[in-house]
Amino acid sequence: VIPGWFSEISPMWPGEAHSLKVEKILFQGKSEYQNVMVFQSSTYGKVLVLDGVIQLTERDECAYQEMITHLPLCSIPNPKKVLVIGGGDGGVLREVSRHSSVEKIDICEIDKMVVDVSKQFFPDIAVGFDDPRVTLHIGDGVAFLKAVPEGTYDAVIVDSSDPIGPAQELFEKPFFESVARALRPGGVVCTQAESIWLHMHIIEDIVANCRQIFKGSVNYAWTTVPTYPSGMIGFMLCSTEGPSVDFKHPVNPIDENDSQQSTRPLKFYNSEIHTAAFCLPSFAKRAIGSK
Ligand SMILES: NCCCN[C@H]1CC[C@H](N)CC1
Repeated sequence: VIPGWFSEISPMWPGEAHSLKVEKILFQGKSEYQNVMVFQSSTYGKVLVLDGVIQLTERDECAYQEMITHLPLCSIPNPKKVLVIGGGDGGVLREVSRHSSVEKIDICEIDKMVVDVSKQFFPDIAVGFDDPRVTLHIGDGVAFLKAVPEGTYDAVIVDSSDPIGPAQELFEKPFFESVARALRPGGVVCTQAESIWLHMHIIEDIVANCRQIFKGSVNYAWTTVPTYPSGMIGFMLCSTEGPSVDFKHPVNPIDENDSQQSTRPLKFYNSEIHTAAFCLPSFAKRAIGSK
């Protein structure tokens, strides 16, 4: 360990560790589920860390929160009811609330400390909780989905940490089955789906499960996030049987200079990068392919 630096060391990415220079540690705590830390970095703003894994930094969180939200919501004509699993920092909520067609946003986050810490240290991200359409449920997303009536949501966004710790079951088949049941015909789900450089086996398992469960489209997309391991992160975009969804061409665009977004313009997402996000390098196309 280098004094004054935070290194993201984990068995999930052996032999490598992205590091950030630390100015000051702002919070350290232990919730029911994980260790929670916030530090002021020298060049990426404030940083949220759970069990030693970087969840977001102020400088590059836009890439992840905007893409995980607008890739699904811009792919269906009129999203009304949206469920967020995880996402306790509020960033996905902030992005969902850009869509004026949305009438109801449910969020189910297992760890209340993540919500409280985000509100205290990341007000521009936790602003998402202020939207009147939002209902916060503190609990396990798996149990929450089991209780949801069939066909409730137009879209589900699974903003999870990695499959080690509290988020492990969000990567397993029963969870995907419960998401499919909670979606209306032609509804869409977007999940955090790891890195093609680091986790191709996890991705192949997720794709195989999703191809069995979701009878519409199943596509992997990705974005660059400098402070995530390998500098990128992927998303699994799936739609249920019903009105067809072409994820690669947004039918419900919101663009960077959209008048409605004047208060806080989009920093990363736009319609071109939406389409580009589904282009894969050859090694990934062979392993994942896309129907
Ligand atoms: N809303 C915070 C993003 C959480 N996403 C994950 C954090 C941990 C990473 N290794 C992968 C993405």
